[in-house]
Amino acid sequence: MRIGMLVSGGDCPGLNAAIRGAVLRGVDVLGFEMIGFIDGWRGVIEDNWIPLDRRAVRGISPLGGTILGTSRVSPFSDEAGGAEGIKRRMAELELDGLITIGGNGTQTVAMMLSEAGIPVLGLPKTIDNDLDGTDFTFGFDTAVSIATEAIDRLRTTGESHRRCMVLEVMGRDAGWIALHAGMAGGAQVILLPEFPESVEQVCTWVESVRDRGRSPLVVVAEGFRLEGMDSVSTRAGLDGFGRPRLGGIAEVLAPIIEERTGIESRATVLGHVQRGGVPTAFDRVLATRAGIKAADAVQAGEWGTMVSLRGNEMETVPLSDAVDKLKSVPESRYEEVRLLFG
Ligand SMILES: Nc1ncnc2c1ncn2[C@@H]1O[C@H](COP(=O)(O)OP(=O)(O)OP(=O)(O)O)[C@@H](O)[C@H]1O
Ligand SMILES: O=P(O)(O)OC[C@H]1O[C@](O)(CO)[C@@H](O)[C@@H]1O
Ligand SMILES: [Mg+2]
Repeated sequence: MRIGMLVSGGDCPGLNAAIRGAVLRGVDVLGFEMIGFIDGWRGVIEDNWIPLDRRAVRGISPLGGTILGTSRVSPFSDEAGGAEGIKRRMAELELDGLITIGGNGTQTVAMMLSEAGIPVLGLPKTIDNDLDGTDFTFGFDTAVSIATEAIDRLRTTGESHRRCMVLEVMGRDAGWIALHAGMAGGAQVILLPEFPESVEQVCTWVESVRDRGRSPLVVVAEGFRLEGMDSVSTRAGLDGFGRPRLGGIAEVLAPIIEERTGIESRATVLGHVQRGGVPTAFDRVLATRAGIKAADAVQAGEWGTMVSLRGNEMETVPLSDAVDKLKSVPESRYEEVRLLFG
């Protein structure tokens, strides 16, 4: 069996552990030949790849990023030629199948290619944890740890100056990082893309914290909108898929809070710090197991599926289960923590 592997979408901690897991199981145990495309679908288009064997993946589990690189290039661009173009490249390289490592967008593409008759297997990753069909994705635990440390640090400087500190974390459509880091760090207000709040409500919470003699800590996901805002805050430019780059909501909120409450406020945007660096032990284990499971699923011919964590078990689910809808923060999880705000 000859298998190609690629990473698509944003990088995240744990990618290298997943690549290593798939290669050790696939090449050493199951006898596959494996190659890794450089920079996602761009590597397929440009015929740019490296052989993957035990030597290529030596010692990479603790490394952040991905040895293969990644991009948001689509296989459906004119240059790539869609499913037919991918089939041609696979035939040239004598590939029996592909493992696509990525989030919701990547697995949507995997499903489209699978429906076009290409043997594809999905391996889930994303710091946002918004991919359905799996309990957790690797990268999320590391991002939450980094965001929690940021909250702990902002709290001491905020308390010293009696300020309101507003921390913006990633989360385009789902607020999992904000929710978990905010709970771990004891933030007094947590604002998620799924649940708009009014400016009056946010300021009421902030004032109640100040009235108790504490300095308010607000965590906000980049995709959050205040009630009445037409759209989310964006920065100049588009991402590799032509979507607006999100970000800036903390810088919108901090001056509004300061003006309305009289509490001096500061905004911090954590940005890509939460996507880089070494993965936590939890993410390394999850990623390694996901890689191993991907190789086993390939061996079993489970094309059109995605590796999934269910409870403590690695399973596979149809790709459609993963991409039909986004895994948003459910209302029950938000209500549970919202009662503690202020
Ligand atoms: N519906 C779609 N049709 C065609 N191409 C798509 C579609 N959705 C995603 N893609 C392609 O797949 C790429 C990866 O998707 P996306 O950028 O959303 O990353 P992801 O895999 O969801 O990871 P993350 O969002 O966690 O960074 C996109 O940049 C785009 O090129
Ligand atoms: O700067 P980039 O690579 O476009 O990625 C930003 C996006 O990536 C994500 O972290 C997902 O990986 C989103 O939360 C965020 O909007
Ligand atoms: Mg995505």
